Amino acid sequence: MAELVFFSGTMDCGKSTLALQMDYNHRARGRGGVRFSCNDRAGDSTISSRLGLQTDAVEVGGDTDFWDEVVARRTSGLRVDYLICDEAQFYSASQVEQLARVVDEMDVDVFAFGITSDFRTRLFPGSQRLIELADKVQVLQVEALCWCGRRATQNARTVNGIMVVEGEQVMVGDVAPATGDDISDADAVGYETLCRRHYMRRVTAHGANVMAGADQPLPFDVDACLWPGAGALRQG
Ligand SMILES: Nc1ncnc2c1ncn2[C@@H]1O[C@H](COP(=O)(O)OP(=O)(O)O)[C@@H](O)[C@H]1O
Ligand SMILES: Cc1cn([C@H]2C[C@H](O)[C@@H](COP(=O)(O)O)O2)c(=O)[nH]c1=O
Repeated sequence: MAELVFFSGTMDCGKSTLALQMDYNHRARGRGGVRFSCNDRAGDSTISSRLGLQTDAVEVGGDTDFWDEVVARRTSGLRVDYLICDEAQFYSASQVEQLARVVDEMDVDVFAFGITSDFRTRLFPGSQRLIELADKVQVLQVEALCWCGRRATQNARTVNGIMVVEGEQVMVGDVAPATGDDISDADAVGYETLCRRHYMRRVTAHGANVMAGADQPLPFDVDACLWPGAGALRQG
């Protein structure tokens, strides 16, 4: 029986890598699939993994109807046994409902991959509907880490290196640090995965380094830090 599975987590925890691996494994056993993505960092109509793999995909737009996508392919004789749906946090609630219907009415497996929450810790609409409707929600085994060594559960956004908690929900970007050195016309938007404690205290890796260098009493308990690099903070 087909299933709707949502593989979820923070940024940089291996979702796109798993999406490509699952597509490969199912295809290798003769199953027919369609890959979808939306606003991938590497560009439209792409699924890209930071491990270096990248492949083409159908770009999901506001007018994409997953039911029609499957019907069109099956009508033209193509085999559709499963869908790979990357960056599913950006799908609309009604598109997630179409995916559920594809599973139930057409017996197509749907494997969706996406971040759970945005830079304000709020659920994305697509992720919320997936959590509500999926047969299974799976948290990825690979843990993205906070700078302190704890498991990262939050995606912080930085603008010119400073953590922000207001702005547009959707801004494509990467976890590579945005230093602000390369500012041209636009501000440099970046993301950093943090544990809840450091998200709430708004301490990014950059902020922690600044505090370590300032040689001042710190506003948080550095002894609780697990990361070996946090030793520098204790000496600071
Ligand atoms: N150079 C590298 N060597 C080994 N693993 C890497 C390398 N670069 C990235 N990774 C792995 O890839 C993961 C990110 O994979 P990716 O599929 O791009 O994440 P996501 O789609 O969840 O944002 C990282 O958590 C890390 O485990
Ligand atoms: C937290 C957050 C992220 N985004 C964007 C940034 C990236 O382009 C994607 C996540 O991709 P990944 O493969 O999981 O790294 O989402 C956003 O638009 N808004 C946010 O709040």
